[in-house]
Amino acid sequence: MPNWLLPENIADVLPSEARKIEDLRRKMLDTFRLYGYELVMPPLLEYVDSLLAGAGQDTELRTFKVVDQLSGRLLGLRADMTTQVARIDAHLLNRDSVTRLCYAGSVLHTRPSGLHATREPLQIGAEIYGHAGLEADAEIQELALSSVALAGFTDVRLDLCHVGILRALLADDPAARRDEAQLTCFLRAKDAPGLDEFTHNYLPATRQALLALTQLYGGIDVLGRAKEALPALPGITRALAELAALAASAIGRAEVAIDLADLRGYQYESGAMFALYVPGLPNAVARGGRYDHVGEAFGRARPATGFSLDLRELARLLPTAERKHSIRAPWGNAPELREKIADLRKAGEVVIQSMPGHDNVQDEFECDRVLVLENGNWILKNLG
Ligand SMILES: N[C@@H](Cc1c[nH]c[nH+]1)C(=O)O
Repeated sequence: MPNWLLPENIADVLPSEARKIEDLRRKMLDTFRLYGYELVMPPLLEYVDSLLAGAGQDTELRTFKVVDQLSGRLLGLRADMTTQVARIDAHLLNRDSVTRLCYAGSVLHTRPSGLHATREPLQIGAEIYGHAGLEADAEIQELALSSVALAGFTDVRLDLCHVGILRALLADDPAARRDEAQLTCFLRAKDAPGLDEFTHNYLPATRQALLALTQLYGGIDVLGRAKEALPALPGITRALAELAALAASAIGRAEVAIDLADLRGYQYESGAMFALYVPGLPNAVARGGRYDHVGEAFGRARPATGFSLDLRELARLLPTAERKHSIRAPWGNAPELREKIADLRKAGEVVIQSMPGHDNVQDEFECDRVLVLENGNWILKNLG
């Protein structure tokens, strides 16, 4: 095997792709800052115990593990930064007030989430801690929509779901509660026949409601249908009202869809959840939602909600960025030349100094002007 081969679903990012990714990363972090989100940089690896505290089984299976030569303990390479940021909020910042944090960095997955998915997504996201009200969920939803819009996508679908519905149904039925993980799998797959068979010894009301969930997807009218089809438990009524409010806040910015069985995620979610879809990609480009119990795992319960997305995946969908026009300049130490080049760069121009003997500048840049000395002055000339 040639020694330059990379493992499956691991890839280098070459210049034109890297530029798209980096442009997006900067734009998004700048936007997060305008909303008051503070940037944090959690480590790439941690003790598995703390990395996986509060995370679900999905994350555990996705986490690469290595032995630490210093402590002999097991370390994990992060598969999702959300729980790391929750740890920072709970323990290191220790604030009681509302805290807004954002992050951008690579995460690693033991297995790709799809055939062509990378095992090294570049995760970027934002999280709000300390506010249990729907205002925080609405702000996160708005920020997620703005982030996808920044990438140039105008045709976005927002799918809403709520973990509270399943939790309220299971709270009344101990047999069903034990099976939460399996039930989630059936619901995710909308496998009504499988669910029917699996739930034959449940209370009839629970069974009927679970089966109804597999049919409750579509436009906003699903919320009305859900009111009819599901028991009027306080948890369900509250969840449906929250979804109605979140759907209303997105009208005009995205096509809103409701899917009450879409319980994908990492299983730490505790309330309203959303996913954003763009044309041409079957998988969600961004996911988010409420996860109020992760802080407890770090000894300090804090209401929490946030979203994240994979910059590599999003950038892959974008057309190749236009090559940046630039200026070719000769190599030299003359003070006037250096000053002229410095001024142009200060003004945002790309100036590439040709190395002696290499007159053809790199492919990545297209030089449309050249800096030449005429009558003792350095001037710009268009290249034909
Ligand atoms: N980190 C989650 C999304 C999320 C961020 N905050 C809350 N949920 C994911 O990658 O699916």
